[in-house]
Amino acid sequence: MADYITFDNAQALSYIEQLGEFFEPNAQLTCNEFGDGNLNLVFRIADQNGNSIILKQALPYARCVGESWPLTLDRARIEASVLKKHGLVCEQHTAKVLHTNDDLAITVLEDLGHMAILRSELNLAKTYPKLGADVATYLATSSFYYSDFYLKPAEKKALVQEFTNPELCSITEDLFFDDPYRACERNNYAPELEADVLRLQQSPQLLRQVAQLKHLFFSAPQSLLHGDVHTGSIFADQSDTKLIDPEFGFFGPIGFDLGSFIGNLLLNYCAQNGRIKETPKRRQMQSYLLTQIQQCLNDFENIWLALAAQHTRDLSLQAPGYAQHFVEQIIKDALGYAGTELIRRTIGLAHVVDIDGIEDDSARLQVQKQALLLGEQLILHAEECENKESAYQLIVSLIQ
Ligand SMILES: Nc1ncnc2c1ncn2[C@@H]1O[C@H](COP(=O)(O)OP(=O)(O)O)[C@@H](O)[C@H]1O
Ligand SMILES: CSC[C@H]1O[C@H](OP(=O)(O)O)[C@H](O)[C@@H]1O
Repeated sequence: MADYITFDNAQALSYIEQLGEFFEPNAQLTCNEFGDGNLNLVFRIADQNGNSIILKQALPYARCVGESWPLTLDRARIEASVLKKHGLVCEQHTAKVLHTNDDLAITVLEDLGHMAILRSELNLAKTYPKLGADVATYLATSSFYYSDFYLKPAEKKALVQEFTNPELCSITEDLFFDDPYRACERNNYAPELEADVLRLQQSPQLLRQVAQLKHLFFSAPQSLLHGDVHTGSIFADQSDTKLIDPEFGFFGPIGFDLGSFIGNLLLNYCAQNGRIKETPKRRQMQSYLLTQIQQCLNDFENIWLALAAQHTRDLSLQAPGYAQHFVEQIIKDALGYAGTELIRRTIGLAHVVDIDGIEDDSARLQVQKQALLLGEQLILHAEECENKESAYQLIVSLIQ
């Protein structure tokens, strides 16, 4: 892309001024880069009256590693396009795109700074009552309307092409399904976890189930996924929930997004064992997390089935009982993917502060062991769950 340059604060500010779209002509603007994600730059441009917007720019490499890990700028186009597509069917829970420039790999977004990033909040034991229901609405609605149940076959095939995202998918394929299950330089864990890691790496049953999950990820363009539904990609307040950052979006297995979300709530559940010392307070937080998982599973299925009953356009897919069967398989897949998220966030390249932020070494190690065991058991037993109730019961039985 010939015109690409990486912005600094002054260049981001000047770009927004030249657009002349977002602020009063004589506004006194300030700009500050404050991104804390693994991949991109995030600038806030604000005026003297407290109005502000977000300018996100992709770097030609992964921010967390540096220039030694080159990465396509096309991820900015994918991210903005997924937000727009998901916004069309679920405006309430999707961050709004205000402007894009593919050559500069720029997306201008509404500033959600009045809300809070969910991961940080959960780590402070703050709770959001609508979380499970809202994420279920987002996942069920976006995945239904971009599935074969709703899209015309030619429309769907064109979208699959538009959202082909090989470089970012390759990161997921490596980090979720390969690295943790073999000796790999990118893995990152304490020597005290070696025996736990070897147990995973030497379990033929586990490796077979992980192979199945990876194969599905490769080969099941069921719907347009967000692709990275972790708790750092969710803004929340007491009345609403918004999803950001779908640069890993592509047409893939619907259970991957649902499983990533559940996996992140379970990572936080495990982390609370090392974070909150007082038992009643810890139990309260953990019970909140389980309630949100249950709500999310219930609402996801109910919303999906209601949409399918009313809006399925493909004649064959209207066959009695087929939508139910499809959603039950999504939930099984989700449990498996939740397990892979627990494992890769514990011993792979990209950890979560929920666990890494536990100061006491021995408490952190115990939490990591629990997360690995929980992930392993979820992957091994996911296929046994006949429905959402047994899926939830499996989680409860493994965690308590
Ligand atoms: N629309 C937004 N409004 C307010 N802050 C945002 C917005 N988008 C991103 N951010 C901030 O920037 C951080 C990194 O954004 P993210 O999209 O996760 O970047 P990356 O793609 O590098 O992971 C978020 O944790 C959040 O603090
Ligand atoms: C080298 S990418 C690692 C990891 O980072 C992404 O998350 P985010 O950009 O939101 O911080 C994604 O989960 C990748 O797996």
